[in-house]
Amino acid sequence: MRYLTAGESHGKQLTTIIEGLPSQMELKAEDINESLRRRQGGHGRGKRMQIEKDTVDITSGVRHGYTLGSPVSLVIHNDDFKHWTDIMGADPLEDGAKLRRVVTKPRPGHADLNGGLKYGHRDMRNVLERSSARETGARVAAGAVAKSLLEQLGIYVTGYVKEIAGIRAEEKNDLTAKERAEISGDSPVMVLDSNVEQPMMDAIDEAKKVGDSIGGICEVYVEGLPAGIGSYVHYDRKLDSKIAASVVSINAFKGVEFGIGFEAARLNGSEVHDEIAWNEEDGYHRTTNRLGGLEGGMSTGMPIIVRGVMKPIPTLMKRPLQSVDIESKEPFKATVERSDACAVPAASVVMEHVVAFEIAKAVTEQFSSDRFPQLKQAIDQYREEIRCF
Ligand SMILES: Cc1cc2nc3c(=O)[nH]c(=O)nc-3n(C[C@H](O)[C@H](O)[C@H](O)COP(=O)(O)O)c2cc1C
Ligand SMILES: C=C(O[C@@H]1CC(C(=O)O)=C[C@@H](OP(=O)(O)O)[C@H]1O)C(=O)O
Repeated sequence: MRYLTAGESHGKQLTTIIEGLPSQMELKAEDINESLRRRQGGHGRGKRMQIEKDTVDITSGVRHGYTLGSPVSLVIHNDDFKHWTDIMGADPLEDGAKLRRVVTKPRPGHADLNGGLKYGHRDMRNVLERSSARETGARVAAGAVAKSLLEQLGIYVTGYVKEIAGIRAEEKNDLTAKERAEISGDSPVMVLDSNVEQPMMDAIDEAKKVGDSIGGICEVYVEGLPAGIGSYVHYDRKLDSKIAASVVSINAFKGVEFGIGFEAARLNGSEVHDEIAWNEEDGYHRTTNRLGGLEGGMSTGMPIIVRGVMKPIPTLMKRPLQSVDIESKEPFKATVERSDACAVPAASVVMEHVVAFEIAKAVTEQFSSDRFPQLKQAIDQYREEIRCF
């Protein structure tokens, strides 16, 4: 399974093509729309999210609610396009017409300058339109399809906010993915202690007031994945490396850790590893899950726990960062149009979906997956095999 996305932030639409989905799998636009709605939300989002009402149009690969095994294409229209039609137009400009809103002041923290240098764009709108995190809408659509596939196989993926600007959600490790999903609900902040959500929102409001931005940490929890998914035999088949790549591919994500993560550097081996136990009902299992459900590039059967860190948004409304105009070479403050003050809650939804896609990809690679009923049978059989191993 793989997917491609296309589309500019203020262009006509975002497009996702997913290839390699099994046939005969139930797929409903409502499931994708629910994910898209969640991604648009969260405290701290800017004015753009009031314009967009993301919903998906399934334009191929599905008939009467079931996949065909052919590529599935998904379209999300940009409602903001109507305000940008002449700026984003595909046709050549009329003689003498001037392009408006040309970007010659690259914004630090964005792809603007590096992308301009690489592709030779002196109007860096050509870079920012594609490098914008608007594209994560298309990725969430792909991830929602993956989540639907996984849920039909008894595998659940949930994302939530762990920390914003140093304010941490309370740890609670005995919750199931379903309980986590219920708690995170509409607001993806995992509020186990209501004393946490308000300070997080206050911190976001304060950042907004002073025109600054704040970042945070998102966590994704995967439950129901049997042991042995992924592989140790080659670097590019290791499940942890694929998950890590998907997380740091999210705009503004700067790091990733599994289980106790970087804390492992400060502990002894006896405090880090997960000992193996066995009983008749569950087969092999671990008495702890410090390594976040991954060993040797494969799942251990324990929940996968992965965290990603998001830097504060680089566009600062009242404190624009220093830059240089590429035409005059004069110092200038970075171009500011509008911006989110904090997108960590939205990013937790993105992270949930990109991780879900990697898990679905690994599962469909490992088992016969041309037809969904065959895949389900194969994974159920494997679950039984490893229980009795
Ligand atoms: C959901 C989401 C929303 C974002 N919104 C904004 C925004 O409004 N303004 C902004 O400057 N950056 C925003 N970003 C961050 C930029 O997209 C990101 O910093 C940029 O693409 C550069 O990528 P890099 O930080 O990974 O190098 C957002 C990121 C995500 C994931
Ligand atoms: C459009 C989305 O996020 C955008 C991501 C983004 C950026 O620079 O990454 C900048 C902002 O775009 P605009 O300049 O149009 O307001 C955000 O709104 C979205 O998440 O759907």
